[in-house]
Amino acid sequence: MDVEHTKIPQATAKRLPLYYRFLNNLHSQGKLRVSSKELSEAVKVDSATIRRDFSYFGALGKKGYGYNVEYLLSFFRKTLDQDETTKVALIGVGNLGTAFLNYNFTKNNNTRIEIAFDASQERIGEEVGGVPVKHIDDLEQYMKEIDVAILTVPASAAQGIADRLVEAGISGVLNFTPARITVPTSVRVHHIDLAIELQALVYFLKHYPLKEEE
Ligand SMILES: NC(=O)c1ccc[n+]([C@@H]2O[C@H](COP(=O)([O-])OP(=O)(O)OC[C@H]3O[C@@H](n4cnc5c(N)ncnc54)[C@H](O)[C@@H]3O)[C@@H](O)[C@H]2O)c1
Repeated sequence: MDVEHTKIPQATAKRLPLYYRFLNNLHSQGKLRVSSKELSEAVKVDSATIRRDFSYFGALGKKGYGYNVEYLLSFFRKTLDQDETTKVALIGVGNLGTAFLNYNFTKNNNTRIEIAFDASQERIGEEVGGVPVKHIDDLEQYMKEIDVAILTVPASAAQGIADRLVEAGISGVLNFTPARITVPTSVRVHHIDLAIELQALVYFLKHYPLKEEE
């Protein structure tokens, strides 16, 4: 299948990193194949969805055999551009930012936080999780090769920083602040609000209780 020209639905594309990580683990354990049921239990996506997703990847599971792990991995690598690293900047090295820097997405080796910024003198010049922390005033100086920014600043600072990031040519922003930022349509913003996610979970628990397995 011609990977470059494969159009994958957005919902499927969002699950790709999840599949990729699990299959990578299987691969490193020497497993050659996996069933949709096994995958389903591991990644918590129902197996019908998995089969539909995988059909977009040109992977047709065989009955009693499952999917070829090697094939799927090579597809995912190409699709997720695993060979090409996306350079990420993190703005705001506080509670949340520090946790992210220490984690630094090592399990997802196509993205790397290269540089971090903060406004507080105490943080400048430090390395957190191996990532240098620079002063926010010097942002533009370091943005040449950065494609994506993670925003973990107080909400009040979010829009001003977003404007500067846009000006510096950013492609995407992962916004953890509760502020809804405005950017040109050419810039993609993903907004992650843990409070809303938590509320949604509680709502679903209340209104759509899960049934126990027979
Ligand atoms: N901590 C959480 O669990 C959590 C969860 C969800 C969302 N958030 C949101 O994430 C953001 C960060 O939360 P936190 O708990 O890490 O806050 P924090 O106060 O610990 O960290 C904020 C950091 O941003 C820096 N900063 C302030 N103004 C700046 C500016 N103009 N430029 C650069 N850096 C600046 C501060 O010096 C500080 O280090 C907030 O908007 C918060 O609402 C936090």
